Amino acid sequence: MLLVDFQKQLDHFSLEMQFELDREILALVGSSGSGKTTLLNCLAGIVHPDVGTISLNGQEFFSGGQKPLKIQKRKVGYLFQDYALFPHLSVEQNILYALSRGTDVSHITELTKILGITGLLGKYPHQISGGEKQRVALTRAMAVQPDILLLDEPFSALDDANRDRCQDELLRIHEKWQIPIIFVTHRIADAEKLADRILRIEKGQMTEQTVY
Ligand SMILES: Nc1ncnc2c1ncn2[C@@H]1O[C@H](COP(=O)(O)OP(=O)(O)OP(=O)(O)O)[C@@H](O)[C@H]1O
Repeated sequence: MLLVDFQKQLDHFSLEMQFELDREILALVGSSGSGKTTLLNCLAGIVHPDVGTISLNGQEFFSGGQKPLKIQKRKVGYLFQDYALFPHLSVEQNILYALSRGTDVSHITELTKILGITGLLGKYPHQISGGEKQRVALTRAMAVQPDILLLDEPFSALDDANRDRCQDELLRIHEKWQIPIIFVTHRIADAEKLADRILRIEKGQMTEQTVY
């Protein structure tokens, strides 16, 4: 269970978040600059709230005056908006990057099969397409066997066929791993297809929308 209750002052408004999330898929929608990425960054530990609490499955990520839990100690899978693959590393090296030596990688073999990227492992980011990069970035985010998955605009660079495929894969991963997933999207159709819940953020204020 993810528990979020915090405030963070941004340039033009205060981001005020309060929600709980079980093993569901939550879509974040809202105008550009409304605070969606900042929320994900606070959960991942890249930036910190001013006040409040964030905890996942009883582990405190952030709590008022105490030192925030380090990024490396949070079991968070994060797919950045631009995928952020390292250009000088192969697909396989990108996927294994965050794992310590000696980690059992059998789940990665399975993930590469599910996401159809087994044939790309020896290639470099500049040799693969946008859709393939997206699937590699998703595999990398999942490689750490996270307790929560954060996806910032994961489908924005994909054509219709690839978007459908990746979305179906995400649903399969969710069914199998049963972890909370939060994804940012500008497409309400994506939110309605994938999400159990939809949060709209505007100028730092959130409202929950009904999912039909
Ligand atoms: N660490 C920070 N401190 C102060 N202000 C910030 C910080 N990070 C982002 N901002 C500002 O907060 C606002 C929200 O930015 P954010 O990237 O979270 O929006 P977003 O909803 O993800 O936008 P987009 O859909 O365009 O990606 C922006 O005005 C940004 O300039």
